[in-house]
Amino acid sequence: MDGNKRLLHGIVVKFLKIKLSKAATSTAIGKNLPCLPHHQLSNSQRRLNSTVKNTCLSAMPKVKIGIIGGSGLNNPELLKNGVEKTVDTQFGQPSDVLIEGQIQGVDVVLLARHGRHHTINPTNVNYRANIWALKTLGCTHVIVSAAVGSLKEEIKPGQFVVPDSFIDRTTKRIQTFYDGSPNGLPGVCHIPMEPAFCPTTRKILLETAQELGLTVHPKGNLVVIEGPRFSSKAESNMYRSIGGSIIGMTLVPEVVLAKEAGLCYACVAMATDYDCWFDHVVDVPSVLATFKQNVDNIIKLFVNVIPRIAEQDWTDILANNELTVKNGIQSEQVKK
Ligand SMILES: CSC[C@H]1O[C@H](OP(=O)(O)O)[C@H](O)[C@@H]1O
Ligand SMILES: Nc1ncnc2[nH]cnc12
Repeated sequence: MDGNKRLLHGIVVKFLKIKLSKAATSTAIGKNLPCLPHHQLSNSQRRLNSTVKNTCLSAMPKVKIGIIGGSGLNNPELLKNGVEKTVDTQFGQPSDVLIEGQIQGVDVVLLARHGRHHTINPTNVNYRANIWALKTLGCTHVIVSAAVGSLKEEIKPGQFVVPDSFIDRTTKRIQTFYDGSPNGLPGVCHIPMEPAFCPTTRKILLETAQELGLTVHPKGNLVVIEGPRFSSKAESNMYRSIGGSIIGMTLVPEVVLAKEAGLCYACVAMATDYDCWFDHVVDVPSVLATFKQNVDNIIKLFVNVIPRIAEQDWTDILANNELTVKNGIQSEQVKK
């Protein structure tokens, strides 16, 4: 970046930070009180929060975390006193009702990717409506689970991977909100896919998984196939040869749309099988059986990750997400 561009970038980031801090609704607790994350405040501090402006915490945007549960994690007992919300979006209906509640005092929204009764196949999931619904409910973050096949011997069934990139082999899915249709967002958006996932959210997931003693692979390329069929052996070997680490059917376009929506998105993938390259039979009962044996670990991971996400100041990261989207929209560039 040359000097002028850097200066302009700095001004835009500053402007977006001011915008975000104005939008922030939480955590102002009075000038002499310590800087605590919202979920660690007492009720009286939270009440004060709504009336007193505080130079330290009023700048922290309130975090709300969407959780998209994949196969085997359709209606986890994660939320106490969850309230069902039916959300309709300009992109259609999400997979199911969204369930709003709190985990350790942090606002959370749950959504079952395939519907709570697993009635929607990977092609037919309305990924746009799911992400838009979470955004509409005010989510800043989305963490998701995915059941995946392993394409590497060292990634054993039952183990976890926090993918850092993906290889898209889907063929039938709309990957953008900016689609030129009357309901779509205006303009054309070329969103960068590196980093595909929010690095800070990934880091928190990874460190928490390690502290919980889970076997977790710190990175990996998730190959996303159209499905709903599993791969042939020749395909499975090809995916191995092009650098795939794990294989699933749902990450794309979810991760792409989350990025277009300016959300901090990260995935915890559980290897449920060795796909078929390993002379291994892949079928739904075996995938679900492995998932079921290890699902408690995913729930434990999410429950521990959520307060850690909430204690961080995301102002700069959210401002940068917004800037990335802005810079990806071609009509915005023409206007400049
Ligand atoms: C039940 S086997 C195939 C199915 O499982 C995975 O779902 P998700 O990513 O939602 O956990 C995979 O992508 C397929 O949709
Ligand atoms: N082997 C596999 N291929 C695609 N999606 C999967 N989900 C779980 N196992 C899978």
